[in-house]
Amino acid sequence: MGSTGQNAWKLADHPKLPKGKTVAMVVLDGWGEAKPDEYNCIHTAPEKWRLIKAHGTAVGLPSEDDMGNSEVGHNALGAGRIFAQGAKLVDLALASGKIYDGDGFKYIKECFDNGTLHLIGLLSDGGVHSRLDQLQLLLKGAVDNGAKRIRVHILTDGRDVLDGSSIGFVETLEKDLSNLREKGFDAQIASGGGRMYVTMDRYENDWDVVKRGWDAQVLGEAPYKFRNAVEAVKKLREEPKANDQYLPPFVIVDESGNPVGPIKDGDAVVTFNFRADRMVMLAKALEYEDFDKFDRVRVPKVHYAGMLQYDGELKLPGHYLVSPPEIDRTSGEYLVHNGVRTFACSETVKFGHVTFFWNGNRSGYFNQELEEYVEIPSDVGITFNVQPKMKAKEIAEKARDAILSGKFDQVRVNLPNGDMVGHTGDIEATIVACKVADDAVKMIIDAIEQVGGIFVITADHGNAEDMVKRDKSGKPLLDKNGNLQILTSHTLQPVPIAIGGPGLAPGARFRNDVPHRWTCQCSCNCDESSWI
Ligand SMILES: O=C(O)[C@@H](CO)OP(=O)(O)O
Ligand SMILES: [Mn+2]
Ligand SMILES: [Mn+2]
Repeated sequence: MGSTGQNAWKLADHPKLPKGKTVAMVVLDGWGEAKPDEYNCIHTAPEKWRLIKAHGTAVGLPSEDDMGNSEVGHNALGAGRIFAQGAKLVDLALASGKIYDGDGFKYIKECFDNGTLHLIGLLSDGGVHSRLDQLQLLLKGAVDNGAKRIRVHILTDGRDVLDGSSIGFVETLEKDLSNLREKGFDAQIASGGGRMYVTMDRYENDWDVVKRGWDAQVLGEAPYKFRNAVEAVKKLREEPKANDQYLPPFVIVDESGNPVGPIKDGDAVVTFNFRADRMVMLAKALEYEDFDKFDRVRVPKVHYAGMLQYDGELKLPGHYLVSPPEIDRTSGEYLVHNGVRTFACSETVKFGHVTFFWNGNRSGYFNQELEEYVEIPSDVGITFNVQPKMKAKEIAEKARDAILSGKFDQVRVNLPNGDMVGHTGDIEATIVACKVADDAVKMIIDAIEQVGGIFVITADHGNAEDMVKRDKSGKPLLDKNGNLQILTSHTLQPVPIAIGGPGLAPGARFRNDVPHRWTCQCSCNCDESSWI
């Protein structure tokens, strides 16, 4: 990448990589590398590739215990640089107390005297979209700064953490809120639902998900009513036997059966997820005057702030507690400045990964004459273990056609299968998902062969390569009933990266003089003169 300053967009010729060759850039979502046992759905992959880290500080996350995720993975791939990510920035702002001096907090504070503060977000310690400890600090900071009435609208996880763990998270939150009540604050959980069924849709795949949340959070209406949230989660897991990700929406009601926390005029609302993709739709519903995605019935006049600003291009939401990472000078922007033509494609559930995240959490094109973004509609209303093939073939066909058309220099896709099916925890289906992704890669490599191009195949983080929770020695763990503890989350594993194709200069290899976190972990016999 060039330096900053005037004319800095001009890209120099690469000393080893020939110019004018079509490059296919493939991101295998949720595709890591781990010991090949029967819980590793990927180990049948045809070859071993170079490994790179895709979690922790290597991708801008606070600690080495943080698994990778799509946002940070694609941000890093698209920008070619590592930024302190939302999770870290929120940690710093909370630790220093600066969050309470910012414009965003001042804005919501204006409602504290006469209104309720509503906190909406994912309740877990997964660290991908949000973190419980950050919510706890925010609750404390809010009451210290004058909030008197607080309602928390929870979204249960089971995707970044073990299924069933939501009961413990709700118990912890209930305890905190009851401590606040003892101190004279009016603080309660008001509504809830599973993240994949309530509120946290993304890329406008299914607005019904956001509507279910709106009805519960804003209107105080839901098919299930409970007196407390621990009971709600326990009961709904038994009947209708929903898992944490898919709990139906519920509201908490008082002794007369009235919802305890609908959002009203004069209230303040904070969405406490730091990650963008699954909060943008709710932010639009809360913020846009013209809105036709569903009937909001009642649009309360509130002061709304996001934990972060989720979309830098749409400036959404307008108010936020912490400034997002400034992911600038991304590869996509460089490419258009240099007349390089790009084609980007995935299906809806990952479409924003190769566009929005890739471009530094910025929606839209840099230059529509040089870029074409194609979204293949995802299946709606199913869990992907039912349809593990997803749209991998369709994505690969679009990539193939784009490569063969000769109209593009870079063709970049995300193949979602390993990740989206891996999150369901269904091992059989995840094996199918990996095979399908493998076939899609083959189709793309074949097209690259035909045009004499170059391919780069990698992943944003691990998921499907390990589907079971393990003890320290690596042994799969059983729960108290003797059942395997299935891992629905991402992993801390490294991911493969492969580069090849007839367009690559003969003997070109990965360089190994870059900082350790980006070097391979295998013992390759690198020949310095052919590093790329
Ligand atoms: O589905 C999601 O939101 C996350 C997991 O929380 O997965 P990914 O980072 O792969 O998009
Ligand atoms: Mn991902
Ligand atoms: Mn994922």
